[in-house]
Amino acid sequence: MFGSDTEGVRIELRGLTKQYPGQDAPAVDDVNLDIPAGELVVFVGPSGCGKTTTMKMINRLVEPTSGEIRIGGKDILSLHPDELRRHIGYAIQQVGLFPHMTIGQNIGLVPKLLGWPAARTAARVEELLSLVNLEPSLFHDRYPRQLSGGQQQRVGVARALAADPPVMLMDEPFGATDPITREHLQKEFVKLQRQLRKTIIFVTHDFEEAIKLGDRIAVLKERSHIAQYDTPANILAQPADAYVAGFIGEDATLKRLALLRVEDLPCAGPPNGAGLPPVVAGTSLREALDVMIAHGTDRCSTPSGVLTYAALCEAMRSGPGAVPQEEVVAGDR
Ligand SMILES: Nc1ncnc2c1ncn2[C@@H]1O[C@H](COP(=O)(O)OP(=O)(O)OP(=O)(O)O)[C@@H](O)[C@H]1O
Repeated sequence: MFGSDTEGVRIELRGLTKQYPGQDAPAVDDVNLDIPAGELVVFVGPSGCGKTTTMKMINRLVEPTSGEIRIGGKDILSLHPDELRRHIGYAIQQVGLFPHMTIGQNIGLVPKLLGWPAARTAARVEELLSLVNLEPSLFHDRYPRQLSGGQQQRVGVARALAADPPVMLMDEPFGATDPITREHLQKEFVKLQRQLRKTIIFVTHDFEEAIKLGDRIAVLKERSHIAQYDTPANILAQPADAYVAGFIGEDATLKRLALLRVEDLPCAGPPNGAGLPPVVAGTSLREALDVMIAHGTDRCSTPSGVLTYAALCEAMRSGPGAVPQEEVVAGDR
């Protein structure tokens, strides 16, 4: 439908506006945004700023008052909304599983509507359950009420992926889970997206979540006006204005540490060094710092050598998105 059936495609919003009937001001006002193919863009902003309205215009759950939306170069306002929605994955906080259908039936719904042969749908459902770490033999025939909140949210993500759509819209899909489950789901999702490279728009209130997941972040103000649109590292290092800086909070350096992994830094010395607290590959520098503090030491061992506190500090001075030293000095005056 969009040029590619499964791989991410570009999304363009041009002059996108929504005025709900009876409201004085538009909920979304003249939004212009380019989302590159295969990237995950997070919309972050305060409650009521128009994140959900903007997202729902892209799968036409809300009809724009004016403006254009192109997906893979195609003007989607000229398509039939039901047909369009079968080619865009959609996952929401409330999950919205059908209670009278099994997990397998819930996940297989869109492929079935698209007319996939039963055997292909069945194979896809098994594959997706494994992909989101739900053992197919245990979960396929259960009903939604027999799953925990976190498990239901995984099913929601699996269902959004079911027809392997090139575009996914995700509205706080991990919002209803406790912090530990949420962090787990975020990590799994980052891994998954590295393989799948869909074009994803992800809505959240949570700036930490935006940093963890986003290739780019759009920080939104009232009526979805874009305060800044850039990579997490650039936003953390150079917030466009006081509004964006307010979103980041005081701990920009710690947040930047969360963006880098231990394997991103040169590590000297023996790998997996005896006697030092170990961290595995994929550990963020922020987690590595946490390990050092917890063990009262200024080094830890990684699979590629010893990581030191001094190397962490150096990475923050010179790594991606580092603030030039003159600006730090100027800012301190
Ligand atoms: N169906 C509707 N009719 C009238 N006004 C609406 C409707 N839906 C949303 N609004 C208004 O539009 C504005 C934007 O709402 P929207 O839900 O898009 O914001 P949001 O940023 O997603 O908020 P939240 O983070 O709280 O979910 C709000 O002022 C809201 O009250």
